[in-house]
Amino acid sequence: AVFLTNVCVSCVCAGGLGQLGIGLAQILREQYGSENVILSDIKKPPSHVLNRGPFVYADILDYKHLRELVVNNRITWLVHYSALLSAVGEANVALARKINITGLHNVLDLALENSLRIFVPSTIGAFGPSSPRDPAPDLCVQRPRTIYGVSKVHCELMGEYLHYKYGLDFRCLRYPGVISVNTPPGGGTTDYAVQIFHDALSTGHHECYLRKETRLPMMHISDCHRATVEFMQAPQCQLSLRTYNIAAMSFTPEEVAQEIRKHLPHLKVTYNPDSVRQTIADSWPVRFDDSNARRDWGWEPAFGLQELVSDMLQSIRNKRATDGLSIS
Ligand SMILES: NC(=O)C1=CN([C@@H]2O[C@H](COP(=O)(O)OP(=O)(O)OC[C@H]3O[C@@H](n4cnc5c(N)ncnc54)[C@H](O)[C@@H]3O)[C@@H](O)[C@H]2O)C=CC1
Ligand SMILES: CC(=O)[C@H](N)C(=O)O
Repeated sequence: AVFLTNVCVSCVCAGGLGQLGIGLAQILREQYGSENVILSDIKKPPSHVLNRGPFVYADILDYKHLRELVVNNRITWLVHYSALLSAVGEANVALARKINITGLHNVLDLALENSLRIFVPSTIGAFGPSSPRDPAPDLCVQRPRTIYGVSKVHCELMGEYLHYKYGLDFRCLRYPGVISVNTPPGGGTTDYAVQIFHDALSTGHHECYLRKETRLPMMHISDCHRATVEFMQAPQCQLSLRTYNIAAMSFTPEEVAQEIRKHLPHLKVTYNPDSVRQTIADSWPVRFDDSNARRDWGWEPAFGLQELVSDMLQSIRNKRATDGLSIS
């Protein structure tokens, strides 16, 4: 799909130094030119990020500075990734409310004021124990029991409201737990599904904070990035919703461990459930129904569990070899 033909696209990715932002910026830069995609965050960027394109310090709570950034750089798209995830959010509810809700209001106001297109991700965490869990459809009861989930439902509804009232081009995907190698996850309930690969190739032992039968929707990061870009580029007329579920696979800790053992038979997994994260996981969907995304804008994942495991093990092996670390 062609997006904004003949227009200089300038995009800012806020909260861009987390697990997802760096990779998304890379893909957008390949398509639109590195100078046209600005990464922003409140953390110090590693040198490999600084070498690849513009980075600016921007606190999502500082509206005036954000406005300056948008105006001075003639920004047309805003990707809002700044957030506190589910587990860290429960550990600091006041901060999560500020970043996830006040921060969201800032970017929505900015988008309205400056006619920006805006993408904000939601999550499987936007559902709760009273939602249908297998599968969770796009439209159903949403009563999450975390501040993270509450802030994401608020985001979905605010974006949709502003779209219908003022024509804001708000787009939102509900991501499953995202699995990646290069940047560690930021404190969520699905983080074990990244750590287990690193442990498998380092110590050969993973202690899992979820029970072995806890099934959750998951996705390889490259599918997540591709879905995001394809959805951002989809023509308005194809979208029947502003917020879509996207799915790729669902697995339990035991199932991913079994798949890893096909490559590394010595992997040992012990289970020591953490009550906060287990309670959160038990309230989330076990599977996502993404039929609307498939129908409306052609979403299709490339990675299933087998492909995910092979790719993760290969990528971590390569990374450990480059870093001079031993491989178990
Ligand atoms: N990683 C995952 O599995 C999933 C992520 N998502 C969503 O995707 C988005 C990105 O997630 P991740 O990259 O995984 O999160 P992350 O926790 O790795 O990164 C979030 C970033 O926000 C930044 N941030 C925190 N406070 C800020 C502030 N005041 N101003 C500006 N930036 C600030 C942090 O420094 C961090 O780099 C989030 O909205 C998250 O809810 C949704 C579902 C799954
Ligand atoms: C699924 C998510 O939104 C995130 N990874 C979390 O576990 O909080």
